[in-house]
Amino acid sequence: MAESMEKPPKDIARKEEEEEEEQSFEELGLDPRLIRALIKKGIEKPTPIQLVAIPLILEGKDVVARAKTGSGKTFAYLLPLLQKLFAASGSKNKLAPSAFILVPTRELCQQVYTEVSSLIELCRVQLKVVQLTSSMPASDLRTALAGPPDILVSTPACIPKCFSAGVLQPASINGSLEILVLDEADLLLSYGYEDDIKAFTAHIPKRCQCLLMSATSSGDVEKLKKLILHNAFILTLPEVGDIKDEVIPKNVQQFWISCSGRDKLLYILALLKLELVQKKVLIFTNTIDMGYRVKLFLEKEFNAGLFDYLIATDDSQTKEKEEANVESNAEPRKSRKHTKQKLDSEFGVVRGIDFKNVHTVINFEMPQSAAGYVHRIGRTGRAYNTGSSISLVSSDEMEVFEEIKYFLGEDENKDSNLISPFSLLSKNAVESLRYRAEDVAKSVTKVAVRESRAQDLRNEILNSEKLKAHFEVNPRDLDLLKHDKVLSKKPPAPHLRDVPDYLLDPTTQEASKFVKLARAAMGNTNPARRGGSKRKFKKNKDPLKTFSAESQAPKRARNGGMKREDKDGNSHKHKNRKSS
Ligand SMILES: Nc1ncnc2c1ncn2[C@@H]1O[C@H](COP(=O)(O)OP(=O)(O)OP(=O)(O)O)[C@@H](O)[C@H]1O
Repeated sequence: MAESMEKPPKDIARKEEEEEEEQSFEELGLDPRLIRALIKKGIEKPTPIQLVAIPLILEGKDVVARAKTGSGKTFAYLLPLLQKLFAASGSKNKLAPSAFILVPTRELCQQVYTEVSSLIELCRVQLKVVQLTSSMPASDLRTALAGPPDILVSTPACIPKCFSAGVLQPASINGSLEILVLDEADLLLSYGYEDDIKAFTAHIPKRCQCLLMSATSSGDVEKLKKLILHNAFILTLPEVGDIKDEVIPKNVQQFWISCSGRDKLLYILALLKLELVQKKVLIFTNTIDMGYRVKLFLEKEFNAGLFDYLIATDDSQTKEKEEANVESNAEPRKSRKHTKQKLDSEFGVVRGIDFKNVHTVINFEMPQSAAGYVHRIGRTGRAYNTGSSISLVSSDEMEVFEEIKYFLGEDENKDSNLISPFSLLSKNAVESLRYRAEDVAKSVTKVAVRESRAQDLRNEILNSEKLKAHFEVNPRDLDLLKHDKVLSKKPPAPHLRDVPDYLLDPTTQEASKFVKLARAAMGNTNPARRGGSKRKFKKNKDPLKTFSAESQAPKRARNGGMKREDKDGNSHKHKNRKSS
């Protein structure tokens, strides 16, 4: 493999940009059926990770691919995987699936399954894919695996469960498995799947091609590499010069606001009500209860049901926090880094999930780790879209904020703030809303939160397909649920709907106008616009960069560049894909 470490990063970045312009899926050797399917999905050109990973995977190499969130890692492995199975279809005397795709959560399982199914359908090939979750009863697992299917998408916990239920034999895996993918590999061990993975690694045949995809590098990825891979190509992209990796896509602008924990509702109200952020907005809290609190609070100010604001919790944070607190007496910084979550079941709504059209991510509460931050922020700026993030940081959260900045490489690059202070929101603007925010916040009591959670649960039960049969046999249960107390769905009080002009300071009005103008200029007014636009991010068109109420946010030093490590872990700037 001819590689160069000599070229200055700028030249390499330019060359890669040129290569990117030139290269197409055809040139990567992709099957025309897959290319047609991609075109139907509005996807025309490979992303950088696809550019390097697809040919290597088609050649049969083991690959560890680390690339930013939203960089297109799913197609980077799915396309060559399917192509290989197209070629293999016909050899049908298998007793187990030819490909396993293992992911950390049920939600991701569903997302990958949907993506594979749609590609298979668009390509009109005879391949069967199934998804399994460890909550499925043995009879469902048996039915799903009958055949057997060609591709299995599941969480790692399912494999030992299938062994013990006798629906999958270790020897069959040994005889059939051709490709194993560990997607979101940086999360698999921290989600508590180590034993599950170990339970079947002994049965992975030597010929099996193994692929590890991850957004961040960590000790866990190294551990998995040792456990599963023999002779892998390590693809890491992109890097910023020789300093820390740039893990957040450069089309995402990161900001932060310092505020006390009790003022957070006020700040979120100010950001949304004064329209200083572009929609759609994904708001992260650390616990489900806090998620409900924010939801109930915002419902009093905005019409519910428009789905411009989505509140999510990466749930694992709750446990992580509890464990970190227990350990924090001894050695706070270290303990947080080494905190592991052993989860009871597969959950975690956001990591790896491809939310469409999220422009702004708000950390209402800070995540407990840098990896958590990267995954949250990665829900915006996906593929070629632009995005921004705002973290509300209280004094208690400064330590983890510093850790995050360190992880992102900020203190090694002193003159550039990777996370800039958010300067569009002036103190005056915040204070003008304090009275109404505190008034509304008072009405969001613990009881209201509990009732709202219970109501959602009731709705879930009422809509559950699985419980339909139960309700048919027990109609009284259904009646009880239906007649249980329904929360009032009062629309927001009229006096809360708009912010009167006298409450708005001129700076904020100006800032809000800029955000709206920028949204229009960037063609972001249509929420239905899907990912995949090849429009490049224009820094000077982003209001968060070009307009400042207080001070101009410092510019970020940016650099592209792609790095490849050889199997011994030496890193090289990627120069020419074809030379590998
Ligand atoms: N070549 C491409 N051109 C345009 N859009 C693409 C391309 N490849 C993938 N996408 C789209 O980009 C989005 C992000 O892709 P994907 O979910 O694979 O990212 P990821 O790298 O796995 O992110 P994460 O680490 O957060 O899971 C998806 O909506 C996908 O359809």
